[in-house]
Amino acid sequence: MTHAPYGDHWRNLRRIGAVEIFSAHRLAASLPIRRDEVRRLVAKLARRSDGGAAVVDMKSAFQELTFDTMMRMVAGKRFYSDDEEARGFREVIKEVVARGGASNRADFGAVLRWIDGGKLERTARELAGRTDSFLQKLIEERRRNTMIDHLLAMQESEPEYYSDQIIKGLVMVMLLAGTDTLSVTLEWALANLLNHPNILLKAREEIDKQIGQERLIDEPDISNLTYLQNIIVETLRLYPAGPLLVPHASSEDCVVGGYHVPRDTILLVNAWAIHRDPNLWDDPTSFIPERYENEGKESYKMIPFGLGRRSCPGVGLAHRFMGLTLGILIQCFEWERVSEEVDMTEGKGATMPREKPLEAICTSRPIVKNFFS
Ligand code: HEM
Repeated sequence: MTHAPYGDHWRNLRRIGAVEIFSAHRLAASLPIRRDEVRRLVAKLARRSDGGAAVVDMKSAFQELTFDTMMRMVAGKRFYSDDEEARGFREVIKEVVARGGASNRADFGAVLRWIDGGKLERTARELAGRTDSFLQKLIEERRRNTMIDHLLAMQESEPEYYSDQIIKGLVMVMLLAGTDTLSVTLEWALANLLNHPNILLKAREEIDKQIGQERLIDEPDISNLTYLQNIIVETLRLYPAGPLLVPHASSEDCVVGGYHVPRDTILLVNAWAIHRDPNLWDDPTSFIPERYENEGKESYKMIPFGLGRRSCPGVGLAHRFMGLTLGILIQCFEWERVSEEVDMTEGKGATMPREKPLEAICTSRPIVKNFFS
């Protein structure tokens, strides 16, 4: 879906996505999976910090959470930690994401491709081979009631369109576009909460007031609380998981911002710079979730999910999942920094990861017990 040029095929893929994956109905149906995965994370952290505080690595915890959740949503199984093949596929995802931007010099003309000696094409073919065998297996091991099941059911009525190849493409997009984006954003959000304990307390107060400790466990959706979402929005402003969005190309000659852009030109949008532009934002580099409270207009100045018809179809799922995860982690544990300030150095690369693993001191709060009784 991400790579198809605008046209009938892309429109069909977006339509299947809208009905089969991202509709309110499907998102509500898959909520129990997300809740269960967050619950498993809480259980793991509670075990680690049993009877006191423990230092935990939240980078790998969030990576495991998002990969297992997406795997369960698409294929009905989770196997991040105990499956060799799944670990191998994680590596494939990392490489595809790293090479998926517009930074391959071989993309920029025949001469450079010649200098590159075809290495990029060989690597891409090799990656595609590894990816395909993993995805084909997922289809073969069909399970009840997963996204793959629904798509296989459609294959029976319209085999010429719902081919294995189309299904593999959609599964691939869920695992590629929907795992690192979420885990990296969760990591930045928690890193900011560690550096701003007062913001964490305010978020906890909101949950206590609006939901209450009793209802936290069974509340169908805690993700739509205003302050909690403002924390996520502010995280996406300062640390957008797609800092240059996804590379676009002009299908016709056109004019953008007064510049003539010939057909087939790669165009990158620097969301990172827009989100920190001092002409648009007061105190642009500070983490201030309150900035969205007064006017309600601030969020229109940012584009972490892109804009228009090619914008991210996973935006609803992303906000729900991150709200649910952060909300529950804030309620279930006390969080403290390991050192004086959490190092906020940004990495390089497509999803702008944090430079270092995120370590935090995590202590269970009494509510954790209710959570499992
Ligand atoms: C924090 C989370 C996420 C962020 C920041 C994000 C951001 C983006 C951005 C910037 C684009 C390109 C938009 C453009 O160039 O105009 C995009 C496209 C896309 N995203 Fe996301 N995304 C996130 C989560 C997800 C999730 C959870 C899924 C699915 C499970 C998903 C699926 C997609 C797909 C399929 C496209 C391509 C759409 C198309 O080309 O028509 N994303 N996303």
